[in-house]
Amino acid sequence: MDQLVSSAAMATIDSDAQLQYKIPGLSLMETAGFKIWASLAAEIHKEQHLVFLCGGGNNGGDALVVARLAFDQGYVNQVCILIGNHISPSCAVQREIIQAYGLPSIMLGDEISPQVTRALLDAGVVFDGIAGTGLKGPLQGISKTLVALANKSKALRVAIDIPSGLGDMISPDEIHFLADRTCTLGLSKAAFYHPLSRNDCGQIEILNPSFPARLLENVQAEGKLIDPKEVKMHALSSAAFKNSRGHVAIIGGSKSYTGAVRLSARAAFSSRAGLVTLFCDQEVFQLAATESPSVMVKTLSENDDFSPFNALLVGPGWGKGRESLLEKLFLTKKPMVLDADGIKAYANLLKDKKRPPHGPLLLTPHLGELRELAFSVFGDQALSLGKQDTPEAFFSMTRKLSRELDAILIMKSSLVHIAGAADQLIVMEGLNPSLGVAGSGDILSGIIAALLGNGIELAQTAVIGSAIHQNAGRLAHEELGYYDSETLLGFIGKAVGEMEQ
Ligand SMILES: NC(=O)C1=CN([C@@H]2O[C@H](COP(=O)(O)OP(=O)(O)OC[C@H]3O[C@@H](n4cnc5c(N)ncnc54)[C@H](O)[C@@H]3O)[C@@H](O)[C@H]2O)[C@H](O)CC1
Repeated sequence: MDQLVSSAAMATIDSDAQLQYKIPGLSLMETAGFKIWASLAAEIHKEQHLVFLCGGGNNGGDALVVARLAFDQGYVNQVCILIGNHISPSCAVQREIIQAYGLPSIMLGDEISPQVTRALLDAGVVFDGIAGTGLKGPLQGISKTLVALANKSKALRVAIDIPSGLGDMISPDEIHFLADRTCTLGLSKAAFYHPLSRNDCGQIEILNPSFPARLLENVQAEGKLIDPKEVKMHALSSAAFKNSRGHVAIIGGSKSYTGAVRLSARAAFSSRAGLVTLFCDQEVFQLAATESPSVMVKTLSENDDFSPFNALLVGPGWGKGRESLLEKLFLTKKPMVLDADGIKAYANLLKDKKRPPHGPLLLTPHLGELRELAFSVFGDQALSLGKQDTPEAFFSMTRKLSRELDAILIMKSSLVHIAGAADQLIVMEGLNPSLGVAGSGDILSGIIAALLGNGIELAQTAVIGSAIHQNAGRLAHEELGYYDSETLLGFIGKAVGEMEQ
């Protein structure tokens, strides 16, 4: 598990390492540069043209150390592009060193020269040391122009510490360096994990330039990154049988959406549910009853009794106009997973200022549903959630929403963000676009419902359920490349089996 921290928290560690622990800034910078180069050198050929974009702060100083180490190892085909009016003391030292070495460098003023344009477009590798934790607001001036040009280059793009232009208080909509690799220093940064940022950081590697372990351990983190492969769950007792493995009621399925509930039901069985009963509209009954022999299928009515069930999954393929029924379902106080049209119905209740009391509640919105939900609670300020908002706003508003609704949120994008399961936001990165397929969300909600039905605690359910989904997607991708959701179902049991301990 990696801690995700703000730039401000990382900058504090940097200064505490120097002030409290007496480690010279230049020594941290040298080690940072050394580790960055050591992690990359084997992948870069000596013939490749290296371009180093070096700001005037310590991030630029790091880049200059990398340039020098590369030069010493025979990577002489390189140029350092120097920008910035305010040069930090350590960066000034590094500039003197590269001058003494005779490394090729170009000092830029306010405008790009043709030489720099050519260097960037011809580059094999571009190192971005324009700005790191010290960036204040969206990129301006020559930094912005350089980044725009670098982004057009076909080179391998390596960001030092942070792709320049990304930051806690900066929307990922603003221009930033598009990195293939990010060598981040000390701890990973929360700003990488806005839904629209992560893809632009490429492969992230965490390198410690000898920051004291105590400082790193005691940091106030914004979030934590959990690797789905490391998530474990208890194996079932060998005496378990269908009546002890939880009975899940799925409430959903309408004339226009007949498939979602069937996917959820099958996913629930593969995630160890013992019994599944589906409550659907009349129009779906025949199809579901014929095609899902393991599922008990009933026509949904106002008078259904949900007391025998261990967990309810409400919403897949449900259609519109379900608000009053949802209120009744909340009154059962049963552990509930709310998905898709169930979330929309809940948002409508909230817009009408209704806050129905509920039992343990877990919601699985995609970003559009999340915005609708947040809008119904916070109004216009939620309209940019997960889009033009900043990482800081995304992290704080989703946590606030989870608290307001007294519910755990599992937010689905190319990442999974979980709010309410821990003090910090939990992030899981599958980095697996094959999971972004129609029906994948219905499968996730079925998995989660099965775990709730098994009596697994709410917060753990969120983490384990998301990990099962990610791991099943990984296994399916390894074997098949791309697939449909029916095929994905076949990998859930295997993922569960691998996670059992
Ligand atoms: N102790 C060390 O030596 C270590 C530092 N590390 C690296 O240092 C940076 C943080 O350095 P800092 O000097 O505080 O700031 P930056 O270099 O990130 O950025 C300042 C740089 O950017 C310019 N700037 C600020 N805002 C803008 C803007 N909106 N548009 C354009 N330019 C802007 C400002 O003028 C400065 O030139 C950290 O990220 C590490 O990479 C290592 O941790 C090793 C130890």
